[in-house]
Amino acid sequence: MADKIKDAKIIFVVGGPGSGKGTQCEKVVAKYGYTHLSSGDLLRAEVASGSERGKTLQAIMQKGELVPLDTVLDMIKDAMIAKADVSKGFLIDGYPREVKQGEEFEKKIGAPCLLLYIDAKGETMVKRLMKRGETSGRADDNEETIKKRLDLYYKATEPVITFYTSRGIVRKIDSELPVDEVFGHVAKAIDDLK
Ligand SMILES: Nc1ncnc2c1ncn2[C@@H]1O[C@H](COP(=O)(O)OP(=O)(O)O)[C@@H](O)[C@H]1O
Ligand SMILES: Nc1ncnc2c1ncn2[C@H]1C[C@H](O)[C@@H](COP(=O)(O)OP(=O)(O)O)O1
Ligand SMILES: [Mg+2]
Repeated sequence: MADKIKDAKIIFVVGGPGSGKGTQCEKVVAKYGYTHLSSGDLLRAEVASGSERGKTLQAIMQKGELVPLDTVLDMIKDAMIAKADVSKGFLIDGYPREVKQGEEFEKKIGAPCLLLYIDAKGETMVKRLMKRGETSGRADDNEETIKKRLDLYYKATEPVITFYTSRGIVRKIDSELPVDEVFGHVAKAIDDLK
């Protein structure tokens, strides 16, 4: 497994809920053809399948909590293996959400060459998520769950950024700007890899 993907770039995309991770990843896919794997999307697909496991996951996500590490890492790993032969790069969106997730990923899969830190203010994220909630149909885009997700982000996920900053692979992206301007900075960070 590690062999198969060793030539592909691995990029972690980290930021608070509603910061714009998914929005930027879509644009990276369009420009660079990388493979976008969102942990949240993988989990929501499992929920949509109606499986027993999906029901358990749904209950956790609705509360704004993190699902067990092994579950999400296995899903990402399987999805990476499925694309290993054709992918030039992987955007791992929404993972790691805590330092332990990063450590386990590196043990089982490989090391990231870049961490895109998509940064927006708390109030901006809440505003965006409330708006997204009008149409997303997501069980976690409501005021109460948004607040819990934000608290958990500051507590568990911000330490991930500190951890990788010490390795020198973090690029902080100001996500308060309009989408295309944010993407300009994202593209610059990716171009600098070459
Ligand atoms: N730079 C931006 N400016 C304004 N709105 C944005 C920006 N980036 C994302 N959004 C909007 O904010 C919401 C959350 O974005 P999304 O990409 O789903 O975030 P995440 O995946 O980080 O939760 C979406 O409705 C999106 O259209
Ligand atoms: N790496 C991970 N570890 C544990 N739970 C995760 C996870 N990624 C996603 N989840 C669960 C908990 C999250 O509150 C929920 C939605 O995740 P998401 O779609 O990445 O949210 P967002 O795009 O708003 O940041 O799924
Ligand atoms: Mg997302």
